[in-house]
Amino acid sequence: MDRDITFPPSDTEAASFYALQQSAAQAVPLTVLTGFLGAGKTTLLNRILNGGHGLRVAVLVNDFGSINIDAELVVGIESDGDVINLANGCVCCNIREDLVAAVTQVMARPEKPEFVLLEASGVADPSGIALAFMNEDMRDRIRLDSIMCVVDAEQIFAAPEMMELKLRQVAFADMLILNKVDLVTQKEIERIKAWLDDRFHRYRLVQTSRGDVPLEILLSVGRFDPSRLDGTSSRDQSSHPHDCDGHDCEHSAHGHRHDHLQAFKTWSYETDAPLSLEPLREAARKLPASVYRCKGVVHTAEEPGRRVILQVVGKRVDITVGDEWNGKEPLTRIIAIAARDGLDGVDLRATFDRCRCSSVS
Ligand SMILES: Nc1nc2c(ncn2[C@@H]2O[C@H](COP(=O)(O)OP(=O)(O)OP(=O)(O)O)[C@@H](O)[C@H]2O)c(=O)[nH]1
Repeated sequence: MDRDITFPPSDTEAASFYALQQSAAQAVPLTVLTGFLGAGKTTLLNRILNGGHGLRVAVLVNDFGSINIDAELVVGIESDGDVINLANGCVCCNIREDLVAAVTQVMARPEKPEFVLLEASGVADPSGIALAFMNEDMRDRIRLDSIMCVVDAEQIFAAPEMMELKLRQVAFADMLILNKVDLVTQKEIERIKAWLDDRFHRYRLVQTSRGDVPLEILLSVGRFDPSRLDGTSSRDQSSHPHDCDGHDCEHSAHGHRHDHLQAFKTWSYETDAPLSLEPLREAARKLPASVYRCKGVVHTAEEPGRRVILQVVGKRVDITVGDEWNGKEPLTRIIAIAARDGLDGVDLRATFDRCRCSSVS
């Protein structure tokens, strides 16, 4: 095992980053943020966008549900049109062509981006994404720079039935961002590292809270190694291109097809009727354990002029008052992602309907 805890950036990473800031390279670097649902990808994305690098960045955000909440939560980009919204599927498989089309479109802009950031959906298998950029036509325009996997230190061992996917995400990344370390003890962090050591021969890891990682580690680091894709074809994404320790690998994907659409169910909710905050918090707390992720932008009776952001990751509920609606009609949009058989849409709708202001006595 050869673990490389990366902090601060190496000389090569720093040099590469500063060269990017000064050069107009032919192929534009693309960084992929991956990691399981709610791990902190959008938080990291916002950190990067607001990091003062001065680069012209194109942002692509993929949400698995039919409504792209993440695209609304991206801050620090000049206009709404600068965030390209890829919703209702997963860019690693069933909407991979949409991803290629979106990247082609941003590269054709008169002001070509100097950097492309892609936030994958929390259910994405990064090998499928990497494949999208490997054809010759794409390779001339886009250079896959790095695939970073955000790992939720608090939830890593939650939802054991999802461990195979989580491992695939970790395995394919060239950098692990162990996030949310503020929510766990030092002992827990050591346990996670020991667990990773048991499974991977070699990996790079940086631990952080709220994605607070130096930009030099994140941008234009040239870490992605295309040989990781050897044996992975566009028809079969089941190969296992990582450094896991063969004899005790828990990663049962060897030779099996990985199909997200079978494993998950998404649900969405929209209403223009204001919701009440406390019932909303209560409803979020009582979501079934099979709901891995719930999030939304909410129109509330208490804060009618501002967007209220609902975040649920596992059992952790976070409700915050965000910015103003900026001339848009207030509208509540909530999505939930659950295990395939773990979501009763009618029941969930009734739960959130009961939070409507008029229904609260
Ligand atoms: N305490 C704590 N909360 C965090 C940290 N990073 C992110 N969060 C919170 O975790 C929740 C999920 O974060 P996101 O950045 O939306 O996660 P994500 O990976 O983009 O989620 P999906 O796109 O739905 O998969 C939000 O409420 C964040 O504010 C952290 O380091 N510490």
